[in-house]
Amino acid sequence: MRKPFIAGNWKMNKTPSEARELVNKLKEITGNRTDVDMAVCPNDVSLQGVVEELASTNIKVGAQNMHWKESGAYTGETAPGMLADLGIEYIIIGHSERRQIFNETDQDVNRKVKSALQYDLKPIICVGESLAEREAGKTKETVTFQVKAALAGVRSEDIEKVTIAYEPIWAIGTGESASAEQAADTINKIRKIIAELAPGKESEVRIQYGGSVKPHNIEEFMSKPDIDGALVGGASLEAESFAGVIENASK
Ligand SMILES: O=C[C@H](O)COP(=O)(O)O
Repeated sequence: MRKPFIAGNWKMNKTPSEARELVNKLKEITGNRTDVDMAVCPNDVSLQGVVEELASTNIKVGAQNMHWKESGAYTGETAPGMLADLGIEYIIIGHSERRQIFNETDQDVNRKVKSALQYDLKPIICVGESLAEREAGKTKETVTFQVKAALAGVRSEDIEKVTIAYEPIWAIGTGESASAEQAADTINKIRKIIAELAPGKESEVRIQYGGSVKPHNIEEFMSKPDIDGALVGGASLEAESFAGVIENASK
C-alpha cells in the first residue's frame, strides 16, 4: 500500500523570513500527521531556515533543483552534497519550468536523478506534455519518452526511491486542472512503464499529479487508485490551503 504523498513546490516565492513564518503556521496545523507524507520545497536560500523550523515535525523538506556534479566551477549552481548536508530529503528534478525556461534536457534530468540517488536525495521527477502535444495526440508518447530518459541506467533497487510527478504543462498555474480521468489515464501508463523498466517496482513507486491542485479538487484525484498524491504549486504558498490539500488527500 503506497502512502499518499503531498509536496509543495514554492517556486521562486517567499523570502527566508516569510518561509519560516509559513512553515511555522503549517506545522501547527498539520505537522504531526502520519497518514500522509508531506514535504515543502522552498527556494535554496530558505532551505536552512525551513529545515530548522520543521526539525521536530513530520513535514520533510525538498529542494527545487540541483546540479549533478559534486563540486566545481559552476557559478550559481547547488551541488547534491550541499543539500544532503542540510538535511534535505527530496529534490524536484526536471520541472517543466526548468525544461522550458532554462533549457534543461532529458539527459540533464537523467544525470541529476542518478546523482541525487548517490547522495540519498529522493528525486521527484516531473514529466508532462504541452498543450500542443496533447492536442496532437502525443501525450503518452511524450511522457513515455521523458520517464524512460529520466530513469535510464537507474538500478532497479533505486527506482522505488523515486517519485514521478505527472504535470501536464497546460494545467500548471492556470486554474484549469486536468480531469481526474485524464490524470489517472496517463499515470496508469507511467506505472506500466515502471513495470517494464523494473518489474515488481510498479506497485511501490509513487506517482503524483500536479497542475492546479487545490483543497477542493484533491479528493477527486485521490479517488483514483493509481494517483498517490500531488505536487502542489500555488496552493502550497498559504499554510491553510496547503494543509487543506493534505487533509482532503487523506479522506
Ligand atoms: O510543481 C508544481 C506545479 O507546477 C503545479 O503548480 P500549480 O499548482 O500552481 O498549478
